Amino acid sequence: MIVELPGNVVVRIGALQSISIFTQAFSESAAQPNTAAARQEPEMGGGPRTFPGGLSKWQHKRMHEKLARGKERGLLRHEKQLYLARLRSEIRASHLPGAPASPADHAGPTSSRAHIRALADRFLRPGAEDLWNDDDGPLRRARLPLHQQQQPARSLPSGARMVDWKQVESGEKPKPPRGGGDWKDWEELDSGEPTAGRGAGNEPRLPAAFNQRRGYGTAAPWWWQWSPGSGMPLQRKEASFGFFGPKRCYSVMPPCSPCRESGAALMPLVARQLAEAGDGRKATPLALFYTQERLYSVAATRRFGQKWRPDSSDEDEEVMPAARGLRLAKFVASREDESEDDEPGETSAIRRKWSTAALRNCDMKRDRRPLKSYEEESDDDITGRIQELREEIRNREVLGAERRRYESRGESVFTNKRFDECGISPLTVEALTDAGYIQTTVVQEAALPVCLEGKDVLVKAKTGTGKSVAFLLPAIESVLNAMKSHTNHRVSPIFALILCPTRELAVQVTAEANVLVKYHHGVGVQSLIGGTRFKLDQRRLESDPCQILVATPGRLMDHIENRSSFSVRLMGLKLLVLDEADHLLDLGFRKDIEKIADSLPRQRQTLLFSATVPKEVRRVSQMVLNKDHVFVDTVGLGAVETPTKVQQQYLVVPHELHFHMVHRLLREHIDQEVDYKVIVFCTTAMVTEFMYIMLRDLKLNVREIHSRKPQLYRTRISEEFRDSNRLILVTSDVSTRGVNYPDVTLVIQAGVPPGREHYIHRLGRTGREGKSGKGILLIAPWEEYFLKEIHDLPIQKAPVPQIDQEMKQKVDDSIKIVDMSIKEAAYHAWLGYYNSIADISRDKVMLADLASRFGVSIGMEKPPTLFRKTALKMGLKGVPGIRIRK
Ligand SMILES: Nc1ncnc2c1ncn2[C@@H]1O[C@H](COP(=O)(O)OP(=O)(O)OP(=O)(O)O)[C@@H](O)[C@H]1O
Repeated sequence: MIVELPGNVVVRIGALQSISIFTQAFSESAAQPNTAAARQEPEMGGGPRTFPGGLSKWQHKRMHEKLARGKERGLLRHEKQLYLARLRSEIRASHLPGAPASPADHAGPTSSRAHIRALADRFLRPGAEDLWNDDDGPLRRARLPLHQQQQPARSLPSGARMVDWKQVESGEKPKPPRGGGDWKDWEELDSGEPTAGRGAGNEPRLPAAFNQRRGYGTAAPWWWQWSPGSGMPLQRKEASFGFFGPKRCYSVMPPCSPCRESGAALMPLVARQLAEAGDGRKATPLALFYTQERLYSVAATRRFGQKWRPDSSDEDEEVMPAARGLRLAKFVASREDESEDDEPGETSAIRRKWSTAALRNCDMKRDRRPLKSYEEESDDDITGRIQELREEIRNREVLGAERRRYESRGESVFTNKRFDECGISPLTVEALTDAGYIQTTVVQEAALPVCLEGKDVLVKAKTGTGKSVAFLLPAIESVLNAMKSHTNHRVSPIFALILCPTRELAVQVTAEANVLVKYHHGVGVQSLIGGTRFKLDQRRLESDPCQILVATPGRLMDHIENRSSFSVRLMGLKLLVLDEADHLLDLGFRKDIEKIADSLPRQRQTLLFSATVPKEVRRVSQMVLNKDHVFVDTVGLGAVETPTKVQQQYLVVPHELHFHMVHRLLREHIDQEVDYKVIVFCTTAMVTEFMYIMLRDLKLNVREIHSRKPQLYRTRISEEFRDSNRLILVTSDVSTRGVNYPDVTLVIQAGVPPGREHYIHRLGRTGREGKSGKGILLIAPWEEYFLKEIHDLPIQKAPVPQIDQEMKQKVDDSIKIVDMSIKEAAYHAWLGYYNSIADISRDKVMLADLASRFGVSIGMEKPPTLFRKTALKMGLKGVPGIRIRK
């Protein structure tokens, strides 16, 4: 259901409810007991090994997460119902002739209108746009009249219509819908269902994100694509980035007023040069409109409130007078111009308004010149026009050549922009050059200008595209700026804090930061990670310079809680970065992040980076980002989130044969790739250990990293794997995110990952920096449910390779040599892991049966016993096939 609020703010009510509900649900879930176990970082291996009832750390954590999720869902449902009921009664009351304003009108802060307003105030701003979309992406094919299908950027999901909120507010009976129609039509607002063909061409239709190529409409509110204050429309921004190639798109949502500047700053080099070099009037539109297919979301925050004023609609025209004179490249926009001409009166005016907003006035036609007879045209005129045309054609050619050149490079992650053009310190540029970084990557080009402006930014970019440098450069700049004004401190404050979810990632980021600050004398980078001696950390922090701190949340919390002098140093913080932000804001870490954020100054810049940004994380990101934050999305809504040069396959093989199949796949790959470098992801640490011992016995060159290994060992193996090839790394979730192992040729995921994000991040260990790679997901037939979660990724079913008898026997022999205690631990871990996956744990009998089969596959004739309490906690007590320890 779509409703217009004051100032033409249109919202999808379904989504609105979810948001309001979420806020409550979130505060509820935040009230969950914060046990020591809940604070554990699952990958880090710190903390107690077992929990009440004999549960492992993982099982305990999952149990709590599951409970919290259930509660969150319940609250959401409840609030949704309540909210719907309020809204319905309000709309009904406004329809009745002479009906008094609904009692809710006069109620206090809990009135439904106050509720709507409060929510809108909070959520109708940039960065919150996908909160309106329950499905976070393509919703349904928009049923549009034919002539509207020609105008993707301005179409509205069918059936959406506007409610005159002022009338609803005043209790008046609203006027009948524009273009005729009946009050019955209004009733349909309530149904939320689109009505095909209704009011075709007569009613104002809101521009919805409609992608003609993909053939679906997203029911995102129109303002999502439009920066009301600045008049910076979606397509303008889209076009400026769109220059980089048809597959690449970012959505950038800057705060509005400086939009023009930032738009220019964000414009890729070539586009800028084109615009600057010649007549901007011609060059810019060419650069801007060469691609129509892509979609960028541009929304503004600070001035969003102005959209509440019914009279604010003219703003866009005022803000962008310069753009009015721009002539839209005919070859792109002609259809839109034509159809506008066909529309009568008011509707046409409104349509033009949307289109103007959407196109940043670039679609404003120039006044048609009265036709002159041939004789009337002077020679000068003709010469001038010919020159104009020539110039236009030349520009078009330049652009075409640029585009072809760009396309021919394929999906390159690098752009034409160099670091020395980014406005960063020359000493940093020198360090970058030493490291071989000359040109920026896509994410660096898109994120740097906004980050350097000091804004809060959420950045989404594919794995392996250089996000670390994209946040390290602003961190260094902010430290340099801060150091200028803090010269008299005995111990320098920590100016930049970078949080990473895993120790490996923190170590890697620290190393990278050290490379970049090597010419900045006096700037120190240090790391705080679990698994090292607390006292040593402390001494190091006090003795060595540390303006940039890279930390994992658990260890950082320890320091904040135990060292007041450390907290004091953090009070000078200027910049906070959350790398792998979606994971850090996930339930497992959220409490720590909240506490950390509480102990940092409010006046700071916050940057969030990740390759995946699920809707849930988008919501909670607002707890660390300020209202005016910018969302830079270099992946794009509906675009494939995995690197295009990575070939993805899945194999469905009975679980009993998984270990044999991994061995078979590895052998095959080693035969094909001389310089192979493979990562095998297993479901749990203990299964990883089992796999490692088995593969080692099969004489493969293999290493292991998982949370049960000491930190020194993990770091050593990680470094060894980074620097070598012809090596296989068997690992668990500790290596899923962020870790940069160059030139990985194959990633095997044995067993379903915990979720879609995990799949994408694991796969992202190969195909980095735009290189090619291969990913294989190995699942059992009963794990095929997971394919639904990744159905939009280019993954294909592969034929199952044959395993000959001799090879099978070899693997069976190696399985036999693994110690029984490891097998038992692997069985328990396996059971805990799958019990935490809702799709599987629903049927406990089946789960117990599958676990027994897994036990057989690792050489256990009968499943090991469970503690009674553990079985009880896992809901497995009395389930056939589960043996309880006497
Ligand atoms: N401008 C650049 N020029 C050349 N190489 C670069 C550039 N930026 C980053 N790299 C290299 O690209 C690789 C991947 O970078 P990085 O690890 O930052 O990717 P990421 O996007 O953070 O990946 P993930 O999502 O997996 O964390 C690294 O080896 C890094 O050194």
